Amino acid sequence: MKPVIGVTPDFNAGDRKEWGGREPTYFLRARYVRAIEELGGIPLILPLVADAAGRRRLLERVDGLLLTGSGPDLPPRLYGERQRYKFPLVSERRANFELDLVHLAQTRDLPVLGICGGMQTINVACGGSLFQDLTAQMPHVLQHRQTTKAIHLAHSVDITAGSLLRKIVTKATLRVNSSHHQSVKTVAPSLIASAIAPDGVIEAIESPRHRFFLGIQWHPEFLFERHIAHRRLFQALLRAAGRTRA
Ligand SMILES: N[C@@H](CCC(=O)NCCCC(=O)O)C(=O)O
Repeated sequence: MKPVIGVTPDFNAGDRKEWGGREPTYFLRARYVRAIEELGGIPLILPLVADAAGRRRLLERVDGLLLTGSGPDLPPRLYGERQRYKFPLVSERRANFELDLVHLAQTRDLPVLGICGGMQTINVACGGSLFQDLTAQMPHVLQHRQTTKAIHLAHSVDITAGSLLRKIVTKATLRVNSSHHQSVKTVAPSLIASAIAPDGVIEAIESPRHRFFLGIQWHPEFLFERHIAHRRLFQALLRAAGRTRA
């Protein structure tokens, strides 16, 4: 039976110019959904319910979780810092929902894949922190907001030997795309860094204590159709999700 993957959408609470403007609006790039569907899963876009019991019931109906990206950033207060640079914040509703879902998924050992902002959410939910602005805070950092289309590769990452990520992509280095201005600063105590860019930016994190709990800073939903290593990321999530009810 095909595994059901909960997919978190982005949300405009009615305070953004784009994505519905003053009309509260959910939105989600279709590539996330297409990757799950084309590789053998059933994507289920999750409403960002505020009720704790409702979140638990939603999670009971999925076999795995995909935390998607977001243009806006997590409020730095969530990792103990004041905001030091000007950037839009992700909606409170989405941040609260996803942080809670990470904890609920961990207690059930539900497979979780976090992409870009989703990876950052995983790290913060587990007690880690972020660089608020890479170009301001990391000297000699690479261009992590590529100017070419996201279907093109931007830089390489070195993958940690023995990590889940290495087992999935079966390579020691990987070329990835890149569309972010923040990244992991302190890795959460329960997680490990499993991919690093040549400039030292952490590009993947994972939990050695869970069967599939992985965050990646790049966007494989733009790459899976043409690059087997990135296709394997979704296939591995679906395989792990297929074992959730086994
Ligand atoms: N805001 C964070 C995370 C970046 C991110 O998730 N980018 C994706 C943008 C939305 C999309 O195209 O899916 C950062 O900038 O570091």
